[in-house]
Amino acid sequence: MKPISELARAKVNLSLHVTGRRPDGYHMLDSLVVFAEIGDRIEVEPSSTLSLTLDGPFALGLAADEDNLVLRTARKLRAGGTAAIHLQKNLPVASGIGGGSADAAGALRALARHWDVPLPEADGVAALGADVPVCMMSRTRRMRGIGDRLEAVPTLPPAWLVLVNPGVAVSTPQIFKSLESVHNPAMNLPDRFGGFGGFIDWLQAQRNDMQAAAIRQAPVIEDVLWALSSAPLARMSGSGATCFALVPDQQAALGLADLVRESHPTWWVAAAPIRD
Ligand SMILES: C[C@@](CO)(OP(=O)(O)O)[C@H](O)COP(=O)(O)OP(=O)(O)OC[C@H]1O[C@@H](n2ccc(N)nc2=O)[C@H](O)[C@@H]1O
Ligand SMILES: Nc1ncnc2c1ncn2[C@@H]1O[C@H](COP(=O)(O)OP(=O)(O)O)[C@@H](O)[C@H]1O
Repeated sequence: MKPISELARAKVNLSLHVTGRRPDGYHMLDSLVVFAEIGDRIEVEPSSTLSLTLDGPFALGLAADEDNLVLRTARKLRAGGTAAIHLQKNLPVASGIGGGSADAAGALRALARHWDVPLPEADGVAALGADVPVCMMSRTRRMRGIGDRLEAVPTLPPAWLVLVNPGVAVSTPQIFKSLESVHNPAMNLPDRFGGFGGFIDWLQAQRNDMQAAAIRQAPVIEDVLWALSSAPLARMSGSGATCFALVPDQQAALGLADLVRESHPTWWVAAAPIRD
């Protein structure tokens, strides 16, 4: 029997506004979140126990132990449930593209099929990670609240992403703690985005409010943004350190990715379309 297989797509915050802080310390966000057609691969097969194995280019950065979000997710979905789960870790860890949350969401989708149980509601999975609800949908959304309020947005024009990570892990809680301001304006969403040029114009007026704090902690992020600066838009995703360039088509994406690989052979570079 073929294993159940799910792609845990990379999450990219095209904008990330921090608009407030709750009494419990969690931050209020307003973010345009998209998913790239590239990610970790989760496979599930029948077994008499619950187990997790890992491979892939970033498997060494992660343990297949009880702390792994995939196993925590499996236990939360069905206490005592059994399955042999395999995670091919293709995305850098702790890198602002939601690897852990995407894996948790991918595991939920795969295990719900395997155990024939319904997928939990979004607000029931936010405790696994603020990004898990949006990753469970794996579709373009406006994300508000602490990550738990998800809304559809006007259709995006077709676009490609070039993702670049310089190999520096950045701690999400530390970046939140070192923000200079947590009260910034929300996004101003238009009724329609129009073509690629109009979309870029709108995005340029938006921000990632975590970018400056992340650069203070990992100055190499500025080098990444510089390496992507020939693109119509270059910005950091999430709490970093991965940055993205947004370009109109595959040819532009592959060309830019090649240039960055040539100038910085040790960086992780990937090109993929936005999932529509
Ligand atoms: C910043 C974002 C933007 O999409 O992306 P990443 O950089 O993680 O990719 C997310 O909000 C991160 O989501 P996620 O990584 O799932 O966060 P969690 O594990 O739930 O939380 C890690 C820590 O970040 C802080 N945190 C998280 C979310 C939020 N809205 N406010 C917070 O202050 C809290 O200190 C929390 O303990
Ligand atoms: N399956 C997993 N993949 C990635 N990170 C995981 C996983 N399980 C637990 N973690 C932990 O979650 C933390 C956040 O990782 P990740 O979700 O990749 O960050 P980010 O959301 O910034 O991309 C890391 O410190 C990592 O050790």
